[in-house]
Parts: sequence; structure tokens; C-alpha cells
Amino acid sequence: MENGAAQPVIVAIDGPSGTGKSSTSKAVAAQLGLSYLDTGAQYRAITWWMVTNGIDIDDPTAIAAVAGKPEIVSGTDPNAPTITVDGTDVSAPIRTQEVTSKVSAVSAVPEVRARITELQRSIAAGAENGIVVEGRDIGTTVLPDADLKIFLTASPEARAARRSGELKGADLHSTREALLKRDAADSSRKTSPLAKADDAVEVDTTDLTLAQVIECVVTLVEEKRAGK
Ligand SMILES: Nc1ncnc2c1ncn2[C@@H]1O[C@H](COP(=O)(O)OP(=O)(O)OP(=O)(O)O)[C@@H](O)[C@H]1O
Ligand SMILES: Nc1ccn([C@@H]2O[C@H](COP(=O)(O)O)[C@@H](O)[C@H]2O)c(=O)n1
Repeated sequence: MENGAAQPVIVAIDGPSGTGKSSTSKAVAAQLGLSYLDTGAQYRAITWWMVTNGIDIDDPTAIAAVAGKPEIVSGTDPNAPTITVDGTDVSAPIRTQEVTSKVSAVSAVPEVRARITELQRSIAAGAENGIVVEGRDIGTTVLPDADLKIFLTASPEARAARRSGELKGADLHSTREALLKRDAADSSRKTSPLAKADDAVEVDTTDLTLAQVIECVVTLVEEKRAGK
């Protein structure tokens, strides 16, 4: 660019649960002055709305019929991301065990995915300086033309240990089983499953600190911007 300002860059970060997508994406976006979008929070938010409104989670037809009703708004400041449903701050209730155990069933419904995907694309298109978008299908479906695609992985043991630490010493075995169950559901759904895009860079974070993963992704973005 003539004035030396960096070109807007779109970064897609996908991967299974607990691989470090949110922590990495927020830090990379903050460091590079980009917006940040947590797409899992949007699926959690619509799940929270379904639960709160008594919709039967085991009935995809019932979910599809009301998928267009809740208004979901995501704030994209990486230092203070927000999420509201019909004006209510749901950042805490979307992290409950109940929502976590039900989100894969809701996110598998095609009408839900169509609604949320449209929202994600419009947020990415409006991000003036560029954006880091993290989820499960960003590189494959939501933003197939992203400038850089990263697919984070880590062993189930490492991911369970990270989550157990977060949940103040929750049982490792059951945490591992719950992670794998959610990954299996997200990977096997028909519409836009969790998958690595063919042109994504895979980063195995099992033996890396969070700081090392952030540094690795920042370097990849800078190389992409430099045209390497
Ligand atoms: N490389 C790492 N080493 C150690 N801990 C990490 C690393 N990356 C992330 N963590 C920790 O692991 C936990 C899960 O990370 P994070 O929420 O970023 O994962 P995620 O992939 O976004 O998970 P989910 O998809 O379930 O939302 C957090 O407590 C985070 O601090
Ligand atoms: N692009 C995405 C992102 C998330 N999901 C679904 O949401 C669940 C919660 O995601 P977290 O990252 O907050 O753990 C996840 O298990 C998926 O069911 C999705 O389908 N697509």
C-alpha cells in the first residue's frame, strides 16, 4: 500500500475442541490490530436460546423452524469480545455444561448453519483492518478465500489436561471422553463438518506453549502479508 499501512488480512483458524483456537486467535488479533470472531460462541448462543425457550434439542425440525428468531450480536474487539442474544449478555450462560452438551446437536441443523454462516461472512466483510475468525468450518466453508488458513491440533490427553486445569481439576478421563464425543459429532455431521481445508497449515500444539503457538501464527500472518 502507498502509505505503508498493512493490507487487511483474513485469517481462518479451525480445529477440534481444546486445541487453543480461542486463546491463540485473540492474542494474534490483538497483537496485529485485527478484529476477532469466536464462531463457537455464536453456536453456543443460539443453543442457549433454544434451551431457554424450551425447544426440543432432539428435534431438528423444531430447531430449524425457529433458527431465524434470535438476534445474535458478536463484538469483535479481541481484548473484550462480547456476545448478546436479543440484547442480553450471554457470555457466561453459553459456557455452562448444559449448553456445551447440547451445542453439537443444534449446530448440526442446516438452517442454523445457514443463518450463522451468513452472519459470520457479513462480520468478516465489515472488518476494516482484517479479522481472525476461529471455529470448525471457517477455512472449508465460511471463508474459503481466507488469506491464511490454520488448522490447530493437539493430542486428546493434552487437550483434556488443558480443559481440566480450566475446570479446576475436573476428572481427566471424563473430560477427555466429553471432548472426543463432541469432536466426533462435529466431524460426522452432514453439513459443513469440522475439517481441515486442503490449503490449511496444520500446527500440532501438543508440545508447544501457548506463547509458542501465538508466535508461530503471527509469523505465518506476517509472511503472508509480505507475500512470501
Ligand atoms: N499450547 C497450549 N499449551 C497449554 N495450554 C494451552 C495451549 N493452548 C491453549 N491452552 C489452554 O487450553 C485451554 C483451551 O484453550 P482454548 O479455549 O483456546 O481452546 P479452543 O480450541 O478454543 O477450545 P474450544 O473449541 O473447546 O472452545 C485454555 O485454558 C487455554 O489457556
Ligand atoms: N465454526 C463452528 C464453530 C463452532 N461450532 C459448534 O459450536 C460448538 C462450540 O464451539 P466452541 O469452539 O465454543 O467449543 C462446537 O462443538 C460445534 O458444535 C461449529 O459447528 N462450527
